[in-house]
Amino acid sequence: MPNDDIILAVDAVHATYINAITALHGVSFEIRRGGILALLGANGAGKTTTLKAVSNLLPAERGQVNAGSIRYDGSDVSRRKPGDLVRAGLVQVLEGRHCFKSLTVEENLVAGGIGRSGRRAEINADLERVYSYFPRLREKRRTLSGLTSGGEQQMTAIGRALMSRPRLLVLDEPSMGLAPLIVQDIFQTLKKLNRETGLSILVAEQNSAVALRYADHATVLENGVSILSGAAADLRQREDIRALYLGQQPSPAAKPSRLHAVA
Ligand SMILES: Nc1ncnc2c1ncn2[C@@H]1O[C@H](COP(=O)(O)OP(=O)(O)OP(=O)(O)O)[C@@H](O)[C@H]1O
Repeated sequence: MPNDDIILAVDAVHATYINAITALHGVSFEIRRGGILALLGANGAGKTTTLKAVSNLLPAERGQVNAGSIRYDGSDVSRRKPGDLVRAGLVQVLEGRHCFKSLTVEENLVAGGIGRSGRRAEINADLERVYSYFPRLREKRRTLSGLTSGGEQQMTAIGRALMSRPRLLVLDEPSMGLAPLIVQDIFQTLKKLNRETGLSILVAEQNSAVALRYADHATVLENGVSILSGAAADLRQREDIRALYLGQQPSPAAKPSRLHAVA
């Protein structure tokens, strides 16, 4: 029985590449409408594969979901083309920012709007909305993206995704390679969008400290398996999590084995 309150339900997903390499073997989590879920885990834990599975992008990389199910807004994503999912509001900001470097910031943003086949007046209204959330992009609107900073390119990539009017925004490591103040700025803006517009967010991050500060819930992946899910505030308090994922030393009383007990 689908639960209307859940925008994304990932249930016991297994995924492989080229029918040989197992990347996921048991990933489950749910995102409530209007929620922010952080997907945490080390390099190679399966975060990117999970996000690609959610947008049905694995076949383009000779990958596939072999078992389990992913439902966006109640419908099975494996039956929908990635473009259909974007039109339905499931929009992804891929790892690595992916701006068109020889286009201006504004041209990059407009390219996102065209994907939605919007009219010019609508596109202008959407541009204004993006600039109101990222004032820095307004200042740089006539600058070639290739000449902007890493942080501005990440904002442009997020802004372009916003031009498609997402209901669930999926981000892969938005903090990667950026200075802490810029990362904070980007996460604060995402949180503001979430609060003011009800945008649901799924964000994969190796930077667990910052992700747990802004997310409502988090799921931890280890070697392709979701080993733990919970409220971000609770996970932030747990010494074993802090030791394993936030780079802090546990007190002698904190036993990492508790991690699996709650999974
Ligand atoms: N295109 C691919 N072809 C084959 N194997 C892949 C491919 N992409 C990822 N993998 C493998 O799948 C597993 C999960 O990788 P994935 O990129 O999903 O992890 P991740 O948590 O996102 O790590 P990272 O932070 O490095 O992106 C790894 O073992 C990886 O080598």
